[in-house]
Amino acid sequence: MITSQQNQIKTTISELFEDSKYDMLKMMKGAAKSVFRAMQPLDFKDAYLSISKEQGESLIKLITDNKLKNSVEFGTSFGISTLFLAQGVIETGGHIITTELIDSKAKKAIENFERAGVSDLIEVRVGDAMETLKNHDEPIDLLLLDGWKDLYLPLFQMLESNFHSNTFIYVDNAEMSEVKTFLNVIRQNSNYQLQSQFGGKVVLITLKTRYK
Ligand SMILES: C[S@@+](CC[C@H](N)C(=O)[O-])C[C@H]1O[C@@H](n2cnc3c(N)ncnc32)[C@H](O)[C@@H]1O
Repeated sequence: MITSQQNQIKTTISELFEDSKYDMLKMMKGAAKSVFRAMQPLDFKDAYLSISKEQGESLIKLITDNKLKNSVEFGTSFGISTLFLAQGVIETGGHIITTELIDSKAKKAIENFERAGVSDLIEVRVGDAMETLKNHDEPIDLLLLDGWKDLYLPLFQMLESNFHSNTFIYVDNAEMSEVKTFLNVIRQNSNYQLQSQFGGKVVLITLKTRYK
């Protein structure tokens, strides 16, 4: 049963990666709009901006190796990363809350989750993550930060009370300047340790008092 579900998810992920092959062009168009003003999420409403297949596979391994269940994702886009998370939590009996600002992206992601047969594992919250995750009060085993970079720090601080000794915070785009600023703040906090992955694109934050 799980194998056929996994195959359905894998097929959907492959189709989405295939569809994302024009992302570079869409990103350039989005970036062109922001020459005279700050970049906005809507400038990239048609772009996937997804994590890589290798990152997705390492996320599945992180979830299954550490038996992570409760996952929260900031930045759904069209759902590629969420589907990798689903491949992990399907094995651990977990679930995912994911949040996306742009309605049309969230709608498409929901369709993709239906197509992959994993809607029952995923709750999609549409809107600004600072609002949609505001009253979150369940333990978080895995937090994936992959939305707009200026929100990493306030979101981390807002959700911090839900972290526990076995929580992982997966930070994508760690090489970007705003993310570096966020990571410098976390680095100064003696509760956390940071591990760089994928040549610095990703940083994994864990608590120093980890349960072994
Ligand atoms: C890098 S993409 C996410 C890619 C996705 N995680 C994947 O790998 O398939 C970032 C997404 O965050 C969304 N976003 C930006 N600001 C947001 C906010 N304040 N709340 C929720 N989502 C936001 C953007 O619209 C965009 O779709």
